[in-house]
Amino acid sequence: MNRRALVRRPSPRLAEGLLTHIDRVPVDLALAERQWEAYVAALQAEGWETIEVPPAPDCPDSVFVEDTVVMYDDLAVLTRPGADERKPEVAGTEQVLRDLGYRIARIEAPGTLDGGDVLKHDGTVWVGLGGRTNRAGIDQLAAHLAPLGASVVAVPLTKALHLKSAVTALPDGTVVGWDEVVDDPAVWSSYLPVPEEPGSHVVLLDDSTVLMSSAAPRTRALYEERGLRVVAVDVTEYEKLEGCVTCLSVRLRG
Ligand SMILES: CN(C)C(=N)NCCC[C@H](N)C(=O)O
Repeated sequence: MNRRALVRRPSPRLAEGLLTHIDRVPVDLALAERQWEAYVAALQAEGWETIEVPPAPDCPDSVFVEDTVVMYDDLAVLTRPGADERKPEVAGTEQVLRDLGYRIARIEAPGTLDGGDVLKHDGTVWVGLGGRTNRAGIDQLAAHLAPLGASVVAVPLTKALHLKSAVTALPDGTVVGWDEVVDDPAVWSSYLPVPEEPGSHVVLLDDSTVLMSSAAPRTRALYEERGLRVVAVDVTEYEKLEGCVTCLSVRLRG
């Protein structure tokens, strides 16, 4: 399979990014730029072609490209981010996906939905219903994905910015989470609490390889004990902005 991922270079205004659940600490822009280059290099080293969405220098959070679109097979559902500051980010993602030939749908007002709230595994799409994503956004996503056979499940979210700030899924479908910010682990039939907050975010690179933050060595060991190969990257500057490894890319199918 052709493995491609969207990425978006950080804005020079990155340090002004939105914060909801954590206090602001200084962001080192030069270090953030090096970490972004290393993140992109890690994807490429694992066989992923990276496609850059044109930068949005006036949008501090634009590096978190995951929030601008939900991909499902050949369909790109452009989001309508819950934070007004982030709404202008979507246009650049739309242009790239149109040029690549994806079918386009969109979340419309009054719906809001951030890609970081959407966790997909094997035909089920869990969507965090919380600060950034509302019921209308979830209903619209469900309508767009129903013809593709996906079933959308709303998951109440009160303790984290996005659903994928709290949980992600391993290749076998086990949902991994940092208990302190998971509202109800019983939503998932297979749930594994992890010992470090940054350990709960994984990007699936293939059936046995995950990309994760290097700030979670005990969780890394746990994943390796389960037979996974782990690629770890430093994303400290993005973690200061409530970001994580998932937010920095969008994997494309086909
Ligand atoms: C899964 N996560 C966490 C994301 N997809 N996005 C993070 C966005 C962070 C940004 N400062 C904001 O507040 O929007």
